[in-house]
Amino acid sequence: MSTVLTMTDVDLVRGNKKLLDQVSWSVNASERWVVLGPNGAGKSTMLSIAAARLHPTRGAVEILDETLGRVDVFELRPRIGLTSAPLADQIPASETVLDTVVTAAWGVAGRWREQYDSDDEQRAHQLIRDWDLQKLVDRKFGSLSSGERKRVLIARALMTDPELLLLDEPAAGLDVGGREDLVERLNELAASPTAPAVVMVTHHLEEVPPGFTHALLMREGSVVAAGPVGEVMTPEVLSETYGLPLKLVRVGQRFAAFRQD
Ligand SMILES: Nc1ncnc2c1ncn2[C@@H]1O[C@H](COP(=O)(O)OP(=O)(O)OP(=O)(O)O)[C@@H](O)[C@H]1O
Repeated sequence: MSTVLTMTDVDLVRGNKKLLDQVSWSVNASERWVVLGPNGAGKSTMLSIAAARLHPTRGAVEILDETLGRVDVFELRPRIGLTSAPLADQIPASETVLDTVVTAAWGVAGRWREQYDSDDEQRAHQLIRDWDLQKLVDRKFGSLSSGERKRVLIARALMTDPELLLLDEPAAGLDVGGREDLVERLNELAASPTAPAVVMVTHHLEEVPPGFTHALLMREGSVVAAGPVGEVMTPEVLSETYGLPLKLVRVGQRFAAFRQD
């Protein structure tokens, strides 16, 4: 099994605050990880390092057999698909769905004078079909619903056929129907043998697709637990992670958590 991401004793310090504290974690190509933890736990910071957008203050990070700090991140980034709120904010409201997806080939947000070959156009159209966006292909990004935008952004993240896909709160702001639709699509992606390794940050256990194999739980910049979902998604670990007594409910392969009375 090949390793796509390894963090060893990673610290990230800003001012006198440790955003990440001795984080060690690794992801294999066939794994699908969910990252959970309270607000401010350091989930997005950790994902930004995994996306080669941030460098650690201390520690070692290997991404796709390259060492952060010794690799040209502009060559590495196309091999990593990323969706996040800050990236979504960079897409011009007037950009069409097709252009939002295809421009990922050049790593730009907003089509200008770049040339796209027919392989790029075909791949963008294929992803638009895969994510059920055909009817929206000429619609402007700014006119889409939250759920439609999330699907466009995931299609865009997959445009470069990445070896690692990082999703930062992909279901944030969706209603129950939109969430369930996205969970089902992510579940299908997780099951695909051709899919990249996936890491998804979320706040809600209901958003964890059943096919996700591993969980990383973080609190105050540190790892509380990391491992197969069946081993680490326990009431004890979740209670420690969120700092309150939690009851874990499992319905089939889905989860929900409630305060323990
Ligand atoms: N540049 C910075 N300088 C100082 N503190 C920062 C900086 N960037 C982030 N932080 C702090 O680091 C902590 C971790 O932030 P991060 O966004 O990684 O957490 P998170 O787990 O993703 O939170 P949330 O679930 O609320 O999105 C937070 O307390 C945040 O305020």
